[in-house]
Amino acid sequence: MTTPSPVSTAVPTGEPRVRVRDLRIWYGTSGAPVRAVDGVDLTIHAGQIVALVGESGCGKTTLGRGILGLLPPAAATDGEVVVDGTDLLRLPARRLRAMRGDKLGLVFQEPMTRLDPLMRVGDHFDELLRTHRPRLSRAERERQAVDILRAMGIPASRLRQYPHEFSGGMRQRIMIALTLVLRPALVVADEPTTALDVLVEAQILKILAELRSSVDCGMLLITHNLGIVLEAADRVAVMYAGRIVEEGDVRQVFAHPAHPYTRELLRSTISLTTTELHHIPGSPPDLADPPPGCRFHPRCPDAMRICPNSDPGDVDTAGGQRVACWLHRLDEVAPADREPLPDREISVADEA
Ligand SMILES: Nc1ncnc2c1ncn2[C@@H]1O[C@H](COP(=O)(O)OP(=O)(O)OP(=O)(O)O)[C@@H](O)[C@H]1O
Repeated sequence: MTTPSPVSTAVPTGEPRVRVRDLRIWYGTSGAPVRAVDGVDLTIHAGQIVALVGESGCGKTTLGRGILGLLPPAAATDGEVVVDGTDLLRLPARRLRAMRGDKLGLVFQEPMTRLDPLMRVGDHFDELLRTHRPRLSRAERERQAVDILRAMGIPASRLRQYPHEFSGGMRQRIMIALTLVLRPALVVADEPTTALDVLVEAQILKILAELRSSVDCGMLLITHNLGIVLEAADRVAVMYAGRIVEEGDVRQVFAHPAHPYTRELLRSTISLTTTELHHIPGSPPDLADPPPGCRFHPRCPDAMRICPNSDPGDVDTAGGQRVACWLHRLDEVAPADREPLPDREISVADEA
């Protein structure tokens, strides 16, 4: 991993491009519904990259796709997803489809599923811009394609080549360029670099981080890899069992995690200074039947008697994080409820 590029710490002003409020998404199954996203709030400003992290199965992909209205038919949604003043959840399907082509972009792991092997790279851009920007001249379409490809580190001379003539990393950069050329309000990038090797991954994320101020879109970057979060993102949202348990400036959260889950997740990341592997005992809960109160309490080394009884809700820390943990509301907890939680489903001490 390369050295993190400097991240702008300026506090964004004005209306966010994306405002998610109390978003709930559940999948209908033969049994109880799976509450994959359960009351999520999130804002993304222009030019900001917000990373969404958390263990497998905690609802990251569902949240990303739900924001774009790209869920399977078995899913139901409630809440608000406001992009540039329009609530996507209340749009008729036809208008949502039109917005998806234009204002909302999705980048996922495998670029070849979206690139036509029989079309030159330049033709992909030409077709896209002809559809969505019909007033542009041919020369202007080509100029916009060249500009964005150059920004992604691909020279104009390669516009006439076919997808198979590019490496995996370059194809992913082309896909990202195809999304950004329309200057969308929001891009959801779901594990965009997971299939690539570490150096290519770092290179792509560095480009994204550099691009964020010139491309005015907000980006939600879904990833398992906490190293790339520090490399590329401005803010990080930590998801556990369908909820965001902590959100804040990426450097602040990494330096001073406010939620025990964030702290344990960061400890379980391999780094150059790691001397032993740490894992979080137990596993994320079944989202058809999550634990009561704070959902992390059965695995939490700091759990108190209050944690299974009551959901802490969100609180703002002095460091500027938003966190859902009773440890940050201790003055509201009766002394008896601050006692360590006995009788855990998972013996944290035994497993550690
Ligand atoms: N189509 C579906 N029908 C029923 N349940 C689903 C469906 N898709 C996902 N789920 C469930 O929703 C929960 C969240 O899954 P999701 O894929 O959003 O998590 P994730 O954090 O993105 O995981 P990963 O990192 O492994 O991709 C899981 O319990 C999963 O089993």
